[in-house]
Amino acid sequence: MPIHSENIQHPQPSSQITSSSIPDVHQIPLVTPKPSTANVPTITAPKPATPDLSPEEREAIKQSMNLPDTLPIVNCLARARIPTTQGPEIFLHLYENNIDNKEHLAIVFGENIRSRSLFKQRKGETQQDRMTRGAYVGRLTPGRTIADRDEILNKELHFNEDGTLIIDEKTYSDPTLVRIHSECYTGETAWSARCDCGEQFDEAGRIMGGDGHGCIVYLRQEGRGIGLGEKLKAYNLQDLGADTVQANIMLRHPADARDFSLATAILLDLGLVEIKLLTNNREKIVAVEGKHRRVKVLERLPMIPLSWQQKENGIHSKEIEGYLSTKIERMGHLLEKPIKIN
Ligand SMILES: Nc1nc2c(ncn2[C@@H]2O[C@H](COP(=O)(O)OP(=O)(O)OP(=O)(O)O)[C@@H](O)[C@H]2O)c(=O)[nH]1
Repeated sequence: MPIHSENIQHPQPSSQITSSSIPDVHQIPLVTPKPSTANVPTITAPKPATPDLSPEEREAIKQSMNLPDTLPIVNCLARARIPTTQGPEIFLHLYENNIDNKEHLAIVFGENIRSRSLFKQRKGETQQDRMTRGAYVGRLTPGRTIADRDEILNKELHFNEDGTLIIDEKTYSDPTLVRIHSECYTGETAWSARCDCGEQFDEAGRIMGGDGHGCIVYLRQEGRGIGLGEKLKAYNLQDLGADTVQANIMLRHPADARDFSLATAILLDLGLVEIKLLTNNREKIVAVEGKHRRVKVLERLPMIPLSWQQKENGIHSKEIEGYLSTKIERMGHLLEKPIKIN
């Protein structure tokens, strides 16, 4: 049943905002801010995540989701090494696909995770062409001429007669850590304290950078698939008292309008068939595995908000508390609120 505006509880008035109390945008730090510790209650560490989904739960979620029978076709157009300000290097992969015109990405930690579509030999292309689009082994250095062999690192690629890359299966003997991230301009770029998207992105990168192996699939699904404009409207409805689910429904969108089949197809293209997934969202687990479970989530690792782990860290705002509560209470997220001790 649609939720109408008269059913909305108006929120407690937030701290009075006057033009003089609005911070100058130039004063906003460019990294996840360390909030003031004043008035922040002491918290105990959250309990460990609840166990993974039982086969029955998995099946029930699957039935409710109407997962597509076939996966989209994805093609990795280019890959490049990116040294990062955070330390680890990443390989950024850009994908095209046959269901939308968006540029979805895979942020890959580790040189040995290879895209089948990128590395496949193309008719008439030169070794220079292959290096230019990122289909090379090892590391590019000035003067290198062969994409398929790195003389310095002593690495070489091998191909079948039809030009497909022969993969060393040993590379994937361990399940790879994966995060499926949906675009969030406000949380990643505009320093929003309404959601924890930016923090989750940073955390996933920090963990994978430490391991030297992992993949963040970055899907262009702003606002859980409703787009930035609609998300901004949803924020206004949230300021009027709706929660994140009600606001979507009032705008005549589903609570979550995302389709994760592109993520499944990208993971398969990267050879990531057995994975450990960083998420609290049980529907995401089932959706990423897909209808025929071609990708298998062998383990789920929780994403516990940093502010719940240590009060000095993470995001502190009235809005994020409401957002996280709604995810737990209305979206069934596998996350337990910490016990507050004042
Ligand atoms: N419509 C809407 N989208 C939001 C809101 N807050 C964040 N988002 C979007 O939610 C998406 C991020 O969700 P995820 O981080 O994948 O979170 P999740 O699916 O709930 O589960 P986790 O994997 O546990 O994080 C991004 O596309 C954000 O833009 C909101 O209030 N309304």
